[in-house]
Amino acid sequence: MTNESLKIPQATAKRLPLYYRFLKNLHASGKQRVSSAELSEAVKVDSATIRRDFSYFGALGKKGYGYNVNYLLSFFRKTLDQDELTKVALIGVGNLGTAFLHYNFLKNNNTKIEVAFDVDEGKVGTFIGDVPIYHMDDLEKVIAEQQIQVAILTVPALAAQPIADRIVQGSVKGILNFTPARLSVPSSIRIHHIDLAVELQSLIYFLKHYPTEEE
Ligand SMILES: NC(=O)c1ccc[n+]([C@@H]2O[C@H](COP(=O)([O-])OP(=O)(O)OC[C@H]3O[C@@H](n4cnc5c(N)ncnc54)[C@H](O)[C@@H]3O)[C@@H](O)[C@H]2O)c1
Repeated sequence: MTNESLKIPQATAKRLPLYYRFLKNLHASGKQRVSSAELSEAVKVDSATIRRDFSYFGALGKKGYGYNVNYLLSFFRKTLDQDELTKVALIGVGNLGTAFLHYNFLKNNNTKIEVAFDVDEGKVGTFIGDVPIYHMDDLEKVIAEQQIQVAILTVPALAAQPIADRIVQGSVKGILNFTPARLSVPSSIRIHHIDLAVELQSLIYFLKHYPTEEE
């Protein structure tokens, strides 16, 4: 989904959505330029990293002037393919899945959950917001019809691998896996794993070993 001609390191690419969201808010409030120190404070990334990241974007901050917000925004929009809608499917409409469906991703960028799937007959055939919930029997058919590119997995861990095996046969190129299951997928598929326990442990580790400046 990123422009392949631009060679941006993965760690930098991961910070792009963070920068993008902040700069959009800045732009909306009428600001034309921003310093790496201001950005650093807002997105909690040190300013040396920000300067290095931005040099990959061809944005060179001027001393006493900072970065041009419009230039950065148009760069991010192109790089993140914001002008093109990425179609997302959510699989598993339980506690977590339902929360995601209620959250409107379009507020932040052009990503939309178009369809959802579950095995629970009580949920199949209903809608959450404007998102229809289909039965898993229709998974391949609906994914192909809608040309879904990304799937979010919020099913019980044991159900995850068989579902991954099914979706990688079609148009899906990326999986956001919220289940604790480690999934194997073909190398052509990108998989990001979000484990809240690991994130929490990492936060606690940083709190212990890298106390914030105020302390
Ligand atoms: N709830 C949380 O805070 C949380 C946090 C981190 C990770 N997780 C992980 O996310 C996943 C979902 O958690 P939850 O709390 O929403 O669970 P849940 O039990 O509330 O929801 C699971 C949903 O998946 C559906 N389902 C079951 N088997 C399926 C299948 N084969 N195909 C399609 N749908 C199927 C169920 O009908 C249900 O609607 C779990 O793997 C859990 O470990 C949850």
